[in-house]
Amino acid sequence: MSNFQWIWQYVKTNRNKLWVAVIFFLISTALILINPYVMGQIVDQVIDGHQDNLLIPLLLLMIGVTVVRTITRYIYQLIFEQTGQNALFDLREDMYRKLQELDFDFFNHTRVGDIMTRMTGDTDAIRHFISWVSYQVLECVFYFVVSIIVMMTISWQLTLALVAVTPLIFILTRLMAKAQHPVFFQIRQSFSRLNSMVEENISGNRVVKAFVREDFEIKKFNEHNEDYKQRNMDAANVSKTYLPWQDGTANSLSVIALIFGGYLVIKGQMTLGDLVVFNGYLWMLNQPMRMSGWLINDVERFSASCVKIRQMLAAKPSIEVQLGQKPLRVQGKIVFDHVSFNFSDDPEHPVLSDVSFAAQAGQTVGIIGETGSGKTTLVNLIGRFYDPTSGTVMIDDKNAREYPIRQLRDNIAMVMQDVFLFSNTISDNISFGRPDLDSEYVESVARVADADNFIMKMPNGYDTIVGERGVGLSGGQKQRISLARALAKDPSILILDDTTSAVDMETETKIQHELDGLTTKRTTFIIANRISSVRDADLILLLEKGHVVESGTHEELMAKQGKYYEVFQKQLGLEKGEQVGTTE
Ligand SMILES: Nc1ncnc2c1ncn2[C@@H]1O[C@H](COP(=O)(O)OP(=O)(O)OP(=O)(O)O)[C@@H](O)[C@H]1O
Repeated sequence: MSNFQWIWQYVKTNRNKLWVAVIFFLISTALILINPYVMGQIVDQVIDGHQDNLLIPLLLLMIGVTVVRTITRYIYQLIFEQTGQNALFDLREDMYRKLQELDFDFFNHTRVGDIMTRMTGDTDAIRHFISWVSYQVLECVFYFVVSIIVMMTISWQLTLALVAVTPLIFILTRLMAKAQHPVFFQIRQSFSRLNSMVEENISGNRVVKAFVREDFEIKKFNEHNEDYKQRNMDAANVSKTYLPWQDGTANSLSVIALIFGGYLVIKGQMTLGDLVVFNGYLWMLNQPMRMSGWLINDVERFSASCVKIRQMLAAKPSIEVQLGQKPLRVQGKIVFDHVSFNFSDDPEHPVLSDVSFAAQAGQTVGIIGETGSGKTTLVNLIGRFYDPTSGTVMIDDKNAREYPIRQLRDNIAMVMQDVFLFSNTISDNISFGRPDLDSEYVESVARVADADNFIMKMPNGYDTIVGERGVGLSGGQKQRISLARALAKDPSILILDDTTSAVDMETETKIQHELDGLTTKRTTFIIANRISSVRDADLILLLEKGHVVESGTHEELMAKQGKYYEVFQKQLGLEKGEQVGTTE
């Protein structure tokens, strides 16, 4: 499907309006033909024929035509603008829906700046095409065809002399389009890189300042900025090569009309009035020739943007998302049966290898292991953020792959390692998964997460607005709000990924105590570095490079005196050391 056919899908819902626009367009364009003719009449009848009484009516006619034409033109321009905005509204909605549908895999490989460029600059290039370029093209084609027909009726010799020049314009336009095509793609890519750079700089502004890397960032930005400028200069250079020729050729029409037309008048093959009428129509032939170069630029910009947006809309999540499924409550029995996994972009390195374990509904599973050992990846398989490369994840004795994703995820709440809070009130953040919750419930889960105390001390309590990414809160406070948000969902499966890493031991113990009162109803996965966080779990998995090297309860693992025992001894030593350090 060509880009034009594709965009028509969004435009066609406005086709009735477009018909109205076309009618006004035809009226407006037909009116253009009148004034040059009236001018000819003034020359022939009033000036040459001395019929002075005709002057005022003819002038009034010209004014009337100009007013009606201005109004009709305004109306169809407005309709085109509305059509562009409506089409853009639907397109943006489709793109946003697609973003919600796409999975971790897509976001792992796509820069935020690139997505933002598609959502803003690219969509605007498309709006510009629908709202402006489309009727400009229509006008140009119409002017060109109509002017030739009308001119032919006045003087076919002079018309042919002018038309002889037009192939040159088409050749120049074609050459320019060919040269501009890759340049506009490069501009588009460069703009996307620039956007990504700015987005990263803003998100990471604290890191930049902490490491005093402002100068480096400015230098990096300038490189991207320079590249963007250069690409635009490349486009300008292409235009510079062709546009003067196009302009010159268009201008030559007036010279030909004057010289050859004058000759025809002298020879008596044309009246002076006819030459005036002819000149009046000349701009209609001239205009498309002058505009073609600029319109080509806009069409190329439109094409480059269409390609990027269509790529995004065509992207498929690796795991299919079915919409409109009825809610389903799972019990939370989880079995991993010889599960292995690798990321699609790194098939050589398995992140999980032959992982097997079983957790009954309501049990707590602790996962510990070195950084990068695969802990987060393992829990991500439960919510089907990825599917195993081999083996099976069973949930309530059914293959997780058989659950529609959204139905399954409705049962799962995750407290992720990298806490993200929305720039909204604390209360809205906590009830994000269940917007219907009343404030009492929100406060009760905040108490379990030991967040109530500090929230109440904030200027507006639960109505305090927190910044994007929870700016204005400490790491531990963000973790506790995020834990309250997960608990508020009342999930069958609760996943806590390093949830208490930023809180002190005392708070952690308090939270665990509160959680113990709740975990009876839900299967809980606790990923932690501190053994103290998982020692009460029904099952503890020790991961090493994607393998479960030891599993069992704390007591069983201690009795084994294996790796878990070693880690425990190390941590115990550290804690003792810390305590000595603090008492000293
Ligand atoms: N999107 C990805 N693409 C490719 N490899 C990845 C991706 N995400 C993680 N990995 C790799 O998978 C391995 C396991 O990562 P994972 O985040 O599961 O570890 P982890 O045990 O949770 O680590 P940590 O304790 O630091 O959070 C790491 O080696 C990591 O480099």
